[in-house]
Amino acid sequence: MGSKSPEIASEQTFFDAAARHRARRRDGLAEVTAAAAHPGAAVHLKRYAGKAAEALGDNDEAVAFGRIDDESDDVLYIGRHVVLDERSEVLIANWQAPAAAPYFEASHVDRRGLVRKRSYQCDGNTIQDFTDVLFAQLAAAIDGPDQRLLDELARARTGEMRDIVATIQAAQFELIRAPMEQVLVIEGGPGTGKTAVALHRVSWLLFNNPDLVPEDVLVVGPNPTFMRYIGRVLPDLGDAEVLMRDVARLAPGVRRGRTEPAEVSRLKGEARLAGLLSRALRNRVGVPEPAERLLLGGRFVTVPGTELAEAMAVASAAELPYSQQRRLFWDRVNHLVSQRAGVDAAGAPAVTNLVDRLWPQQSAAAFLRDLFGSRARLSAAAGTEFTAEEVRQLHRQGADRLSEEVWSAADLPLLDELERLIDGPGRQYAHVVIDEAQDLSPMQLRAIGRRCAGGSLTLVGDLAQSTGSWARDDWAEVTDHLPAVHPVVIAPLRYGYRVPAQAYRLAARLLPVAAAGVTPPEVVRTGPAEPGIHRVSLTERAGRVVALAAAHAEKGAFVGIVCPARCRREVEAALADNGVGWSSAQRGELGGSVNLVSPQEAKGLEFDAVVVVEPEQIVAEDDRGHRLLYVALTRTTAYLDIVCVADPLPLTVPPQRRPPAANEGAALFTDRAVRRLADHLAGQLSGAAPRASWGAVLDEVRRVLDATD
Ligand SMILES: Nc1ncnc2c1ncn2[C@@H]1O[C@H](COP(=O)(O)OP(=O)(O)OP(=O)(O)O)[C@@H](O)[C@H]1O
Repeated sequence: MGSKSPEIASEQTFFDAAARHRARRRDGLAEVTAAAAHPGAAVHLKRYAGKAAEALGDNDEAVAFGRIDDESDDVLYIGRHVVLDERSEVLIANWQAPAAAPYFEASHVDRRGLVRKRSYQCDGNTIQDFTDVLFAQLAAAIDGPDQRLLDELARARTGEMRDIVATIQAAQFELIRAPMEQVLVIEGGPGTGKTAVALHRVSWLLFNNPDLVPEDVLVVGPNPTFMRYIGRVLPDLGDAEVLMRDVARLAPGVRRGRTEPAEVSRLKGEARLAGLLSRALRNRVGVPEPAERLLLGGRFVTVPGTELAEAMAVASAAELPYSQQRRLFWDRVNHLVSQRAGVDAAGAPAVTNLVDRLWPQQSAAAFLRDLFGSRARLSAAAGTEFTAEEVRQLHRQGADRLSEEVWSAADLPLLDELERLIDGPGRQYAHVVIDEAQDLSPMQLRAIGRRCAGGSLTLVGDLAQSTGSWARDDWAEVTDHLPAVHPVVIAPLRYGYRVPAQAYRLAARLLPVAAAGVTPPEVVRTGPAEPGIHRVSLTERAGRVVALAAAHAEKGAFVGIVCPARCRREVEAALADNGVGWSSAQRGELGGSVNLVSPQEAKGLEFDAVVVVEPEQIVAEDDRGHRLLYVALTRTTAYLDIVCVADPLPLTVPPQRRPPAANEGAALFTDRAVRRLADHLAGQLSGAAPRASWGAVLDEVRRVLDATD
């Protein structure tokens, strides 16, 4: 670095000067608030100053991360935030500015008019070193990852994702700046930067589309833990106002936590349910008596049923939500009654009662509880589109009080659908990002899609990681349920940045059985060690998991234990016995040095060191269990350990998941039968023993069954 010293010193002078301008601007913003003429103005100015200060970035942040020199020797410094001098000339351009684009786009194939691209390594605003790419000398070079990127990828992780502005790669930048008017599906293997790209895309679109404001953008992810993990990226890029929601939080606020058999939640996720709900709501509109008698001002007025029926038909034909059609009907009834009574009937209790009876007011939750609670209503709305068995599956006893009704995850999009049917579209957004989109049910996709006013969407996902009731093999199965305003463009990301080669080699062996058609990413880096495979006895298993996790944590690593449900209790007990503190993704936490996550919760997350517990059990946990294991094995940025009694890398399909051979069908105990029996046994267990003893009972059952074998 010695020969670079004079250059670093001169660059530092520029960095210091820019930092002074930034600080001066910040001070100026503080004075703006003080200058307010009255308290009301002060509130507005304070808000303005707060936003403007956010757009300046932190005082201890480097003013720039890179610079580009073009063929005319013009130099442009690029940072996370723009820095202006006292004449408002740009000293440092922000990364989203069009002038900064060549920094990300230039390669040896197309150098975009640049002669040099410089990246700085800084500690705060102090330059430690820089790396130059001199394009003229790069003629024959390969466009591989540069040192700056590799250093960045090797840094230790925490429970929060960071921005990648300084090291965005050309292929990623292309997607970040892709036009808004499309349904852009960013697909790619684990750790290819899909989530990072989608978030930076939001920031880029906001900067480059003056009509788009942060409040017009919605980012939807799979669960609260994931949302917390990605939650800092946009605020750090200066876009704190973008709404970030896990998919369940889109639904109305109701009591959650009902569990139900997988086949029921799968059924509730189907798009057919939208039709059923719509018909059920329509069926709530009654039929008038041949002559309706109303007591008005002490005398009876009779309105013929045919006139009311006609008023209903007119209101029903209006392309309006239920409650507005009801309002229309009410107006017409007022008119009809007023005409006959010769007085203004508006607001008369008799009219209100008639309207309430014929066109009852509805709330989504009360309506759905009553619908599920009535086989007759379900059957009427089901028509010929559902079998009697499906109606039976939907039917359930509702709680006496609505506030006591507990709703399942699959109920939530149905409540959301009903709210829209009843009250019309709610808040809409100009651009919507859906992360981990490959797993969402059609009803969940509808809930997100109707929030997307103009159909401009960015989807993020990987079919090889698609699991659960809605495991997909084709993106059309997802995009078919979203607004079809713009064309769908599927854009792959090719390079794997997270997972080191040694760990990925192992995980990739699952692909032929997990997702045969999927192309694996090209991994850009090697890790510090080969995966550790630890075969243990059943009694040793949990202890070994905890010992490995604790050893990584002691060295300062951010550790994830990816544990199937069946082993969770024993691992929790071993963590407690060994005095190892841990955070649980189940409780929405992440950020302790040791974190316990299920394979499903692990999606999208990453850790310095990952300990995967009993792969065979992970495979058994899902119809696409090999994909779940693939997810588990690809969460590491450095170290991977597998602790198992059985096969560390089961490559065959477990017997219960095998499709039946021709002569085997009748005898096979199907998945559905397995789930039904499990539900039955779970019901028995929960009724017979306190929760704290369930684990012990199940262990004992396993022991007895093993002995029977
Ligand atoms: N250009 C880049 N510069 C620095 N880090 C990067 C870059 N691209 C990706 N990364 C890092 O690689 C890791 C994986 O990124 P990300 O989580 O976005 O990948 P993903 O494709 O969404 O993964 P998964 O499929 O597992 O959800 C993150 O730590 C991210 O910061």
